[in-house]
Amino acid sequence: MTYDKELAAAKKAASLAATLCQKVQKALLQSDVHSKSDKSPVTVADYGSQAVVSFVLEKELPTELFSLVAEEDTGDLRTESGQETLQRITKLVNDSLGNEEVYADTPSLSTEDVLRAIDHGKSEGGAVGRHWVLDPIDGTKGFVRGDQYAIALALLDEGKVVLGVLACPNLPLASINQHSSESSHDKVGCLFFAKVGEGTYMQSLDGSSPVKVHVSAIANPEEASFFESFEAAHSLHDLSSSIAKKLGVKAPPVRIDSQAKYGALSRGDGAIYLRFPHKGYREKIWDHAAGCIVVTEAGGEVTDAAGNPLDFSKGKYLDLDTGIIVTNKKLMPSLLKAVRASIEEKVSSL
Ligand SMILES: Nc1ncnc2c1ncn2[C@@H]1O[C@H](COP(=O)(O)OS(=O)(=O)O)[C@@H](OP(=O)(O)O)[C@H]1O
Ligand SMILES: [Mg+2]
Ligand SMILES: [Mg+2]
Ligand SMILES: [Mg+2]
Repeated sequence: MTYDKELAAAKKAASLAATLCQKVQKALLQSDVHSKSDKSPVTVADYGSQAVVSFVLEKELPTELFSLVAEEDTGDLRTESGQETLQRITKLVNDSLGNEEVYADTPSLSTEDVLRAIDHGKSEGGAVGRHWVLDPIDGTKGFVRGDQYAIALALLDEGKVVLGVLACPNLPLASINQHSSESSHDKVGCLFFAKVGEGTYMQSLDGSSPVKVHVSAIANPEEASFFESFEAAHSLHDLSSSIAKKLGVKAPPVRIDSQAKYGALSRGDGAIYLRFPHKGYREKIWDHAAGCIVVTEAGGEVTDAAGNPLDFSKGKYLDLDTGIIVTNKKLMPSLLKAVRASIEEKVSSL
């Protein structure tokens, strides 16, 4: 099973969605940001990106049963006050698809078509059959700030991630490690993609040829640097810093938004990603599925704080122990030890 046509469709869908998001980020107005019931922000680009990916996947893979587990839903867009937003999303989606030669003859989508495309993302996923997993904009807070964000798309087959695509429109093509110069950050826009057993590749979003990428080979933690969430509300920064100290990491943390962290790690920009949400937060599969295969196919490992691999077969949520840690195979044993020790210290100090 090679998943060739699925990967081609996923790359196309994520690239088109990235173009839509770039356009909106450039012209971002405060009125484009709405608050969902959980108080997290959502923009016309989150909805537009989800509609584009859903539409393209269905169009490109017409013979397959289409199941999509995605972050956004149409609840707010079906209300009276959501009508203007819905019109704007519909125009954005039609503009993006209309710019593509292959869809130029497709009739314009109506607001109803757009609602239907977004609502396709209602699947619950699970261990049986194939399910696409989509975060139409991961790192919406970064997107709104003008910083990093990602369009993250993965395919599950019988509960396992078999392919993943990460479009990171603001990520420099050159390394963002501590030794890189600001000027090497001029060219931005990366597309990472991985298929099970076949490695991870990166190309520019405007279509250069792909290059194979590998995680950092660093074995000495003193030389390692680590990534964590930009938003302190999303991960316990003090716990990461205690782990890094125990491990002997010298460099300060690199805080960037979204699964761009997984992309950067897959090409060795940093060696470790630590994520420890506040108590009670449940991780969603769309926040990790694409990033996870991009890193593992580049030679890295992704586990929970107990060292177990992530299980994407349980539906929308990941059922895991305490947090997510990502690094290369050489550093993982000592990282896990430092994680356990820091968690124990934290518990005994409570
Ligand atoms: N409280 C809390 N704890 C942990 N994680 C949370 C929390 N709230 C939200 N989220 C999810 O974090 C996603 C953003 O990813 P990051 O944390 O890597 O980036 S960032 O630092 O927030 O910018 C973000 O994804 P998007 O909603 O797609 O932006 C959320 O799914
Ligand atoms: Mg969100
Ligand atoms: Mg997300
Ligand atoms: Mg999102």
